[in-house]
Amino acid sequence: MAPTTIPGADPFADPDHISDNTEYEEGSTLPVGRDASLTLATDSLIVLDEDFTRRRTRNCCGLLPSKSKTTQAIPFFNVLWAELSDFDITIQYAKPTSKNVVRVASVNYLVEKPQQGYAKAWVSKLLDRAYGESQRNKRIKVLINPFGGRGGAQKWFLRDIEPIFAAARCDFHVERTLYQGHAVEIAEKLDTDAYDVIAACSGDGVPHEVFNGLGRKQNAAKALSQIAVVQLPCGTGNAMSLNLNGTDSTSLAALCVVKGIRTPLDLVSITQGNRRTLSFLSQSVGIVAEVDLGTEHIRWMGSARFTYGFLVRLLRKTVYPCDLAVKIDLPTKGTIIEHYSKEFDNHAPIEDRRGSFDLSRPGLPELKYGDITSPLPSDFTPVAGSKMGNFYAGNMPLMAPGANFFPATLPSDGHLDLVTIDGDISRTSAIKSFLAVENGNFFNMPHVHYRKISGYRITPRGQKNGYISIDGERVPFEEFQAEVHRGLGTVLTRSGHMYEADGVLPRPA
Ligand SMILES: Nc1ncnc2c1ncn2[C@@H]1O[C@H](COP(=O)(O)OP(=O)(O)OP(=O)(O)O)[C@@H](O)[C@H]1O
Repeated sequence: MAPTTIPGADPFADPDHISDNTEYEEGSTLPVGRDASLTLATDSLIVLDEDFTRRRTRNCCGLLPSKSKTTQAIPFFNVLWAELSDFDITIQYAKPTSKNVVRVASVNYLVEKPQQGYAKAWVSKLLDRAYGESQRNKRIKVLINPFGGRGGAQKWFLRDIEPIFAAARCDFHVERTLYQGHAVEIAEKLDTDAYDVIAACSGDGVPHEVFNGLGRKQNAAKALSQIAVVQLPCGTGNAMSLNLNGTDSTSLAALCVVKGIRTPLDLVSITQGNRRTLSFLSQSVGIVAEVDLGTEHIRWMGSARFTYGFLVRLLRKTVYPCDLAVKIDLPTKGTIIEHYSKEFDNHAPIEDRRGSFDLSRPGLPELKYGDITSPLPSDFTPVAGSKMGNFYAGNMPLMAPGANFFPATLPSDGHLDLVTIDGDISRTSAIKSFLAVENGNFFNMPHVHYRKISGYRITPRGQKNGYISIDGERVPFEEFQAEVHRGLGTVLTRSGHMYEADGVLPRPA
């Protein structure tokens, strides 16, 4: 690539007005219209339009300045499609209209007949830069939970998402979920050869159902590797989109889905009673589960109910005794940081980031550690649980905006991140740990035990009732066992191998 003075553009920043003393690679500029050009620069498409510029800079006497070029930069990430007809070229892109909103916009210019051959090759180059590793023309099954996000999902889909999918020439089919569990049935019956993506316009509940529906298929492992599950954040809890897309804005998430790169995702089998379910996000027993699921009666407080719920329990030094045994893979924060840093450079092919699943086996992969009724596996280590205050296992970093409980999680490293905190630590330490979640220092707090694991069994003790949350959904208050399947599921991410939230090390520039 030839040198250029174009600054590296923030994909979501407003297109810049930039100066014109720029050098470009030969073949990257397409002359268009009367006095305009389109140039493929390092990160952006540069639209230089002298007529346009001069019209806008007419001075008070109505005279046009003789030479005053300003330029519009459209980040390649925002370019949705480009099309050449016999006479003109049209480029559609996602234009930021505010910090958290993009809307479809376009530029259109005449292309001279003799330029047509060159223009065709130029459009192909533009689309290569715009999509990179990401699949074009994705075939998307859209599921809308009409009750998601207090009833806004349908409206947000039509206003924020559909125009972006249409402009990007995605092939999409929309279905509304009609009752709880409907998304499980839809995913179970889906023709997986007809779609690349299932996109849930919902909170985190519908993606949980979709993974479980795919997991019920006869060819579950194949279906889970074929279909990418994504969220278009239309619920009250939108952790999936925050982690995969770095946003809970519906229009930005739609752009991220269009540009998303297929990425394997670890899934966790939970066995409880005689049931086996898949978890993609988190499991909690103790304070987090109780605050999430047991504070419905103070819903009128809005999001303050979580802060209030935590503080009351921390001040009371509430404990949730349990028997706990864990398959520990990385026992210390130091080894975890080392492991995490290696992932920055891991661009291994997608199939090397999945476990080896026997695709001829019907249903979900075999359980390496058996289920909750099996004898306790010999490689599970007992962990003291008599004073457990917080048992929290996570597969993605953010559980809500600003709540980065699991900064060391990676999409497909084959580990679940486990946080345990004793409930009898001093009130000051407990409150400091709680506040550290928001200020990004939670991982480093001395009372926060953080391990990478691949399985565990937990049995609540001495409590008649309580709360267990799997991906934010309440399950019976009884013992369960968990086991990680490396890269069993598939999602779309921006980088192809990392989450978008802050990790335990700063990202390379
Ligand atoms: N038409 C429907 N009627 C009732 N429930 C539905 C319907 N469609 C989906 N659901 C259920 O709604 C639940 C919550 O969905 P989701 O997480 O997507 O939204 P949400 O706004 O984040 O809600 P919540 O705060 O309750 O989690 C899921 O369990 C799903 O099965």
